[in-house]
Amino acid sequence: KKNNSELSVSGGTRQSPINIQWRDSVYDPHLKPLKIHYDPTTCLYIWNNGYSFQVEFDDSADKSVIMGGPLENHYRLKQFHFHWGAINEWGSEHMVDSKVYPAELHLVHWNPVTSTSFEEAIMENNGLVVIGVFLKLGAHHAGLQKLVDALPAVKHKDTIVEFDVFDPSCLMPSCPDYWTYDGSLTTPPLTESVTWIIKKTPIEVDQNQLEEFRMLLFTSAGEEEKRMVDNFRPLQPLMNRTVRSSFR
Ligand SMILES: NS(=O)(=O)/N=C1/NCCO1
Ligand SMILES: [Zn+2]
Repeated sequence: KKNNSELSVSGGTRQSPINIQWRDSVYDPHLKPLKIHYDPTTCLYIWNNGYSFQVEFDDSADKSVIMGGPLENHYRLKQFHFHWGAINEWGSEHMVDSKVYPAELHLVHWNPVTSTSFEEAIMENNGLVVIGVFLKLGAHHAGLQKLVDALPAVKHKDTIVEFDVFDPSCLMPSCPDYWTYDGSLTTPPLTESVTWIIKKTPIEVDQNQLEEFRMLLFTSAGEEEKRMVDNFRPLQPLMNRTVRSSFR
């Protein structure tokens, strides 16, 4: 167990996001298929936290969980959010062979076996698992549209709207392939407590859906409006890490 100073950022050795060099990733035959069981009724609300919009889940029981993959036990879904750009040429946090996507979905999970809360798990070595899914410009995404339709209600920072019965597995690509590596949160407190699972195949969303993300604001009601765009962290050095792949 590391205390906060050991998990601190300055002098970090396992920061995120990174550029995933496909040819440097190492196929690991011991990686299992990722198992995802989300209960749509654990969805609570959407809110604008001033950096992204976030969908929060009831994590008081093992109802929406992931297991398998590189994981030794199950992890509970706490929230999901996105990162995106002002234009389609950039927006994702991770890259694949320096290819950047217009947006990236993060599903944040915590380890209820080694921690008693999400807040505690943030400080635990490998207390968190974040699944990253790339978004690319393409066909309309019907599952995402339910989320997009709620965004006008959370236009300003610190606004919230009830959002019940949503199954985030509809945002998962059907392809099971992923990369995995040890990293950090990409937003404060940037702690090095994350096992990243990055899906190889992007999901497709259409231009209107991306533009709805870009109509959100970083700013609170009454303040001078600043559009919520480019809410991604710059690439961090790989240092002494190997990215493993679940596929040949
Ligand atoms: N972008 S990220 O690494 O998921 N950041 C966070 N911060 C709190 C939970 O997830
Ligand atoms: Zn994120």
